[in-house]
Amino acid sequence: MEHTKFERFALKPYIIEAITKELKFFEPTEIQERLMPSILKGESVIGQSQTGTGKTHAYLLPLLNKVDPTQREVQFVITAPTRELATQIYHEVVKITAFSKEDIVTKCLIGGTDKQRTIEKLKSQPHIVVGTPGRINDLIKENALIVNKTRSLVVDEADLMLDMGFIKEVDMVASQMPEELQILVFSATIPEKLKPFLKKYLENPKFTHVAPKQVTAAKIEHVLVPTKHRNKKKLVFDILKGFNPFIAIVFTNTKKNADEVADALLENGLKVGRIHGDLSPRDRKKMMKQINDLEFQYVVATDLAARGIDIKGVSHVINYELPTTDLDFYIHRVGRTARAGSSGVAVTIYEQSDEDALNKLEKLGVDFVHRDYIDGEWKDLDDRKKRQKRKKTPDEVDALAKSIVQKPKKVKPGYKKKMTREMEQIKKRKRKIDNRKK
Ligand SMILES: Nc1ncnc2c1ncn2[C@@H]1O[C@H](COP(=O)(O)OP(=O)(O)OP(=O)(O)O)[C@@H](O)[C@H]1O
Repeated sequence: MEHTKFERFALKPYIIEAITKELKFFEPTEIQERLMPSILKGESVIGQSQTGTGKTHAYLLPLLNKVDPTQREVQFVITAPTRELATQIYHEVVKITAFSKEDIVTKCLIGGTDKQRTIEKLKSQPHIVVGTPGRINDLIKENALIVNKTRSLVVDEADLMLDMGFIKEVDMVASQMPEELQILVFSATIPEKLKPFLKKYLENPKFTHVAPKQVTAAKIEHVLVPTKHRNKKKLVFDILKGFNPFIAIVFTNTKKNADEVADALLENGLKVGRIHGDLSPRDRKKMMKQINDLEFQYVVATDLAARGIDIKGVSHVINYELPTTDLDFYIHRVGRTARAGSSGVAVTIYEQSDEDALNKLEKLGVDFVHRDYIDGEWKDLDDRKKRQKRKKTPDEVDALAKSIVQKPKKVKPGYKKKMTREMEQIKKRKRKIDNRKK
């Protein structure tokens, strides 16, 4: 590609070269369009847009454009809530700075790595730091990392930073930086509880807030499959075989379920990757590399991998269960597919007890289709609410009444009349309830 629409931002030649030759971005996404000019001007911004819409490069490209390679001091600090996401962002930075003729040094500072060795390597300060807040804060406290000249601080996946209690660490990192710090806050979801933090750092009138048109990425098909008391691991296996996906991620709520689902799929002959917090740092790093190298068609993960992780080619996401702690995780999980304008399918296996959560997601704008996967075929179902509301036919009421009226163990004279009377009462009560619902 000989040119790109990014040229209009008057970025440094090496960045334009990286965009055309390495990133191959032809035109900016909406959030990049809207935020890059503000960031280039040094304004603090809040960037909110659906998953997979290019938030990372919305801040990376303008910040890299402002690096002064002649000043060997920490000019920009980018923080992310997970090691995997910080490492992913670090690689994106290095992909671009590799095109710079002048040496631009970037360091990835995350937990689970040898801190002493890191301190050794920080004898000369990098231009850019990408990392997790805890480790960055530790290194500042030990005077290994000097941030008193830092010009911009990025808080990526800001709401998760809050949930994981990292905002305090981010606060401490920011407090060591110059007063006129540029703060860049990003996430696909910006919940109310984040507002105090934003107010504290972004009270200046010049911040830009690009709210999403809809809450999840545009081209995701949200499919709901009722469990119907089936074995969920078998159901997931059947659905995965049916899809034959490019890459499918199966999300579970706990590490235990992740291991159980991954083991069940392995036993059925699928080559499965898994990523969750019980893996050692080394194994997590190795697993992410294998996943990015497309070594697995199937990955089982907990919400650790839901945030920001950008794996090329995720065609399907399966929610083995709906996230219980925070429904925003549904948005981030399904956002691992349908990235950068591509399409994707998100299947959620749900229980009766998930009705409220599903209603909340629909209120947020998620548009579900109801299907079942039976004997290797997808079957359209009525909307679950219609199915619930559908009046029971007379013989269904009969069956329901019979199931409730227990036949007496010892048959006593006149039991039949008594049973009939009780069933009539149940039918009358059922009819009254149905009429009230109309
Ligand atoms: N202008 C662009 N043109 C084409 N592809 C792009 C552009 N900007 C980013 N991308 C690609 O889109 C994908 C998603 O980008 P990115 O991970 O930054 O999304 P995001 O908004 O941060 O998502 P999430 O909310 O999940 O963190 C990446 O593979 C990235 O390389």
